[in-house]
Amino acid sequence: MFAIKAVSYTDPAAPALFARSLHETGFAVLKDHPIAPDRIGRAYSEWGQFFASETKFGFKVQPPSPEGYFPFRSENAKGSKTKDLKEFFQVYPGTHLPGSVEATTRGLYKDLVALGITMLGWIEANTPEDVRARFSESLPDMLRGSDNSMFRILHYPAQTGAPPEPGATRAAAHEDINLITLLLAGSAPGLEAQDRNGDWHAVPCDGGMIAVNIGDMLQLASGGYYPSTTHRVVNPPVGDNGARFSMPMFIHPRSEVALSPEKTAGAYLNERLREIGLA
Ligand SMILES: O=C(O)CCC(=O)C(=O)O
Ligand SMILES: [Fe+2]
Repeated sequence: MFAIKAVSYTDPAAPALFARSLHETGFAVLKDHPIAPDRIGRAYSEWGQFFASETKFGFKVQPPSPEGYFPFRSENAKGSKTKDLKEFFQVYPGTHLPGSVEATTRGLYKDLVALGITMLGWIEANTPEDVRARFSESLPDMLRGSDNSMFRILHYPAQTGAPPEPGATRAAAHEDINLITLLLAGSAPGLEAQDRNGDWHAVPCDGGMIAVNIGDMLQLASGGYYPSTTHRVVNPPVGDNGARFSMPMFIHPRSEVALSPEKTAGAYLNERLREIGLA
């Protein structure tokens, strides 16, 4: 059974239900969360205007820095031959931002880190003792003083005109590298998660919901108790000319946090970025 649970933030049973869904599927969905819908709506509209303007080219990423604007079809998932059909902007606490998005985006960044700490507390409290004993410090503590969490604003343009290159999708199948990801509901469907048999399931995530998933770092730190589930974003049906926006926050620990006796978060991240040609 692969049932991604949608839990209400206000339900006293939420922390346990949430952790169980993450253990069983690598995903859970949060409703009635404390982030103001108004701020999320503003972020979508301000970033929508940014992606529609030429200003974006002035914010182009300068490798090896991971911050700034990544043009359409600039990234492919590990092992994928085609480029994803997306453009995006990556934000860290020190990232230079366009004035038109700055206040809203910095506010949302802080909201999402705070919610991430709460979610890590829920996970910590509902993890079996033998698994928890592996953590080098409590999961919320791993974030103390961390400036490594990354907020990504994604735009998957409308697919009008010629069909995309064979095999190219909005986001090819991949796993996230970080501890957990908090994904502000996409503006359109398309996100799917893979179960252990290889079958794909739509992630339930209506407007206003936040999907949470496990990344490789928490999979490693928990000895596999929390699986970093493969996921992807499929193309819209032919004739659907809508764009899609989504905003994942990738929660990262401080670089010196030990994920396992052999590996710190910083060393692990570097290794993974080298694999995909980003370090
Ligand atoms: O756009 C989405 O819904 C998911 C994006 C994603 O998985 C990622 O950027 O890692
Ligand atoms: Fe992802």
